[in-house]
Amino acid sequence: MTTPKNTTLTSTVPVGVPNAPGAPAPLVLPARPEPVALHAANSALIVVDMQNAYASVGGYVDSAGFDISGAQGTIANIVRTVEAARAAGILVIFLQNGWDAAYVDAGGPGSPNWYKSNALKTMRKKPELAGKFLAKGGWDYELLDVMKPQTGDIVIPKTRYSGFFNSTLDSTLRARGIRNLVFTGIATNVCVESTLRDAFHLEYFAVMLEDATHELGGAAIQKAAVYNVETFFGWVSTVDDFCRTVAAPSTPAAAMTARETTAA
Ligand SMILES: C/C(=C/NC(N)=O)C(=O)O
Repeated sequence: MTTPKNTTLTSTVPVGVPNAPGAPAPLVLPARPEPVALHAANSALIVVDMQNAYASVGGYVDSAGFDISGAQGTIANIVRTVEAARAAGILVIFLQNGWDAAYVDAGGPGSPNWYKSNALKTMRKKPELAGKFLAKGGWDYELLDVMKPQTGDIVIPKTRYSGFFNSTLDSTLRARGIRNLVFTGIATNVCVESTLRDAFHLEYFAVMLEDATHELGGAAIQKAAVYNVETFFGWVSTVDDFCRTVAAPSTPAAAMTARETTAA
């Protein structure tokens, strides 16, 4: 088997939704493989599953044996990103993963989720943990204290890895004319990547902030997820670039570049 070369081509020419005639200049977010042109009004920040289950010691993934020691830096970076988005008027959406307390939503033995969910498997293996992980009403399910939604933010519950599956995410975005999604959260290679892939198929422009995501499985897994996003499904940027871009007033030059690019 041959190992594919990294064929990602980088460009300085922005891509994105064509700017409407007379619309103000878009913001231009530095990203790989190309910068992305966006407006605050047609963009949303998606914060994936920043719950005790995924980011706190004693939560589900920690208890199941995954290494979350690197999550603290990711949490701080997401908090900074959320504050920058709110200040810029960008909609913040928190996804929250889990099931009802009786685990009906999780699916029984007829569902692949029954076999693949490490939360369900861990609870079956250790009966003393039964009912503890990802159950609505419990600590594990709750968003982190530093991630509490504020007025104007939206929280969308979900029951599988992709935030688009059996949820109100797509209709919530479409009703607001949102076309650009900026992704943060845990885990890069599971719920972030699953949701981002679905975003691509639903015609959203998806940017992942690589330093505002954390993997389950190690550094090579993070690298692979970043490669997949950059090469196949969207764009990759950083927290610094996002915060700088959304804080900056847009310029006519940026608008012109974006218009020329998207018309080409
Ligand atoms: C493994 C896992 C990942 N969730 C996520 N938020 O990426 C799970 O939910 O079991």
